[in-house]
Amino acid sequence: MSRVKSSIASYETKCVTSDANNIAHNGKSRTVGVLALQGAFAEHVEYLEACIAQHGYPVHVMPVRTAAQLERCDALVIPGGESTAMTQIASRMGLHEALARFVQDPRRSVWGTCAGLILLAREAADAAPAAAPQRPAALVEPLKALEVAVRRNAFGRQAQSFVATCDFSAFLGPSETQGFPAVFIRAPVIDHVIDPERVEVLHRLAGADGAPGTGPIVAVRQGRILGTSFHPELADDTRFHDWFLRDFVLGDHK
Ligand SMILES: NC(=O)CC[C@H](N)C(=O)O
Repeated sequence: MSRVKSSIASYETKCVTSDANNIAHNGKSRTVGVLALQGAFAEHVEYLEACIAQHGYPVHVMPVRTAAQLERCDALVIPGGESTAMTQIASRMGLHEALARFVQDPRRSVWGTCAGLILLAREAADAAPAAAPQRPAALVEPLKALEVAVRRNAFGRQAQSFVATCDFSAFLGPSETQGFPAVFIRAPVIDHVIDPERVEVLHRLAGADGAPGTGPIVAVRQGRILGTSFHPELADDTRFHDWFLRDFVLGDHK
């Protein structure tokens, strides 16, 4: 991964030139930004690039740190990391408003993973605010695009991180290995869907009694917006990224 991180700067420059060329020569070319303020953005860049290289999609990927870079994107991935830190950095850099406009724009597709899901939500609450009454309120400023209420750190601390093998074949399609390793790190859950007419529940974990599909909601779709509690960019499996590119970025994302 460090190889990817170290190559980001040079590749930002490359993207500026090739974006301009591609948009000029091919109206169907798309630019996917990965918000690169904090967190696991390099891994998303790497996975998206791998899918593009494998299938020859007419898509460019670029790390996004400014409103001007965001403006050039057709789609955006908001990575996992720390939603409070991302809120603060985005506000300090004058990017928060531009991000809110972008994710609410019906022409743009968006994917939030973990902290990214928290940022996309209409409402975000802490897991147990009563447990730390002295602490100031969390400084997450959700972008209010995805009509769900999320609960942060719903499974506990970092040490309670886990991998759940999930069957996502209903939307990723059948494959030789149905199980997808969903990595949960201080993950949020979707506490409830605010607008069930618009938001489709894609996946629920097993319930406490082990019954499949009766536990917390961990993946949702609202048309052009995808939200996942877990980190597909750490799964060593690019099927989720491939689906996002095909269905949300290049498809009509209805
Ligand atoms: N892995 C993650 O993205 C963790 C999210 C983090 N707990 C938050 O609240 O932002």
